[in-house]
Amino acid sequence: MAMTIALNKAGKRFNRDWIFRNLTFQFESGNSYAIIGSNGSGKSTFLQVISGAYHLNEGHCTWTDGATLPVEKVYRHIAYCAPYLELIEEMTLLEFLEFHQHFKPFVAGMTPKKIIEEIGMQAAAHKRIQQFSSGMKQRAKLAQCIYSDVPVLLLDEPCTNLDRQGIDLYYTLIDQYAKNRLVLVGSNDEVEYKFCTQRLNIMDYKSF
Ligand SMILES: Nc1ncnc2c1ncn2[C@@H]1O[C@H](COP(=O)(O)OP(=O)(O)OP(=O)(O)O)[C@@H](O)[C@H]1O
Repeated sequence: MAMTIALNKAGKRFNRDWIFRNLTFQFESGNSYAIIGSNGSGKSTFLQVISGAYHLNEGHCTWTDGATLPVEKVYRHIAYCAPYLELIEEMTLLEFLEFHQHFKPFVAGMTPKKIIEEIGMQAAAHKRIQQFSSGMKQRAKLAQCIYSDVPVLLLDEPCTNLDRQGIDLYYTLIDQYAKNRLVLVGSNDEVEYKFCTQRLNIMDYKSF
């Protein structure tokens, strides 16, 4: 299902500090957007607003997939990968993906086993996630997100801890599974967003 996310004069502040203000922008399925800006500018905050986790302090954010979605249902249509979202460390990789698919199914034809093969982590399938290296954890996070059968992918610093092969895997996954979806990449590293067709710089929304 195609998704449109429209922001109209959106503003977000923490206490008395505005992070962005007067931000009007429309995101559409089939496009990928880089959310850029320096450290602490508000990229993660912006993605949290788009995910429905943070409320705006002024203006509106509207999610439409044929009909307008109520904010409390938005999370079902979105998959999120971010350094501050945790994996379930007590589980093995296979257990984790099996658990995940009960509440967010994977794209058609994909099973946890097939996913583990595609991301080249067969040797770690039965290993507990707490024993993974940081790069292995990041691959697991990316897989959980990108293989989810949802129209919107939110990727915050998606190549954190990835080596060259991991970055190549990221590009392959984007190429194969992100095309018809709506993809937002929060990043200040071009390696992570070079495929994005549009840029939104949070710094452009700080004149208040
Ligand atoms: N829950 C919160 N309460 C108060 N202030 C917050 C909260 N979350 C973030 N901030 C502040 O909002 C600003 C934007 O933070 P955010 O994490 O969105 O930036 P970022 O652009 O993602 O940064 P980075 O590039 O370092 O990841 C920062 O000044 C941060 O301290």
